Amino acid sequence: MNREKDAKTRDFLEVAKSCIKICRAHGVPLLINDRIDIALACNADGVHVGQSDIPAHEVRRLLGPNKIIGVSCKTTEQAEQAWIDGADYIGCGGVYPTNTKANNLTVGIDGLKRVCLASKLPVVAIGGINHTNAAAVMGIGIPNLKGVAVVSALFDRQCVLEEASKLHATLVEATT
Ligand SMILES: Cc1ncc(COP(=O)(O)OP(=O)(O)O)c(N)n1
Ligand SMILES: Cc1nc(C(=O)O)sc1CCOP(=O)(O)O
Repeated sequence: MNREKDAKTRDFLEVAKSCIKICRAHGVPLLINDRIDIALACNADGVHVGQSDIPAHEVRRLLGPNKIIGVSCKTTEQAEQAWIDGADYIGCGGVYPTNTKANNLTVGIDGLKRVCLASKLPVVAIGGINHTNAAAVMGIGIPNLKGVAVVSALFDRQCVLEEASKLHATLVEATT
């Protein structure tokens, strides 16, 4: 996921093009947060939109059937709408409080469970997740909870690679 909240459009596009090259070389899909124009310009694999961004059904119309669309959902109603709109997955949070996103409503583990149970779509949990609590999140044991998304757990640390390995090991243990 390429998420740039303060970048100028042209700078965002350059970063996205660089990310695309790296992702393609490693067989990893790249989604762009919020910005359909950037996704189209760099031929990204998809877009993730929140509840105040362009609606997911418009994203589907603009991107066509083959791109990946994720939608942030905090409620069962939003999850139902994401399905109707043609989303491919749901991002649900904040599971825990976070400093990464200002004024973000925390839905907790119970909110995550409600959203998972309300949808057939795969769900990714987000918000305050790191290697100390990722096992508890995945441990809710609802089959369509497919993973976690993190920012500070990797990028507010000294070594991204080390933290990614730790988190990966935790997730493998929690899900096998
Ligand atoms: C997997 C996943 N879930 C939620 C988000 C957040 O997207 P959004 O609601 O658009 O919030 P901002 O990123 O714009 O603050 C995400 N990017 N990925
Ligand atoms: C980008 C974002 N969206 C959220 C939501 O609840 O939809 S929480 C969040 C921030 C995630 O960062 P961290 O892993 O550092 O908490």
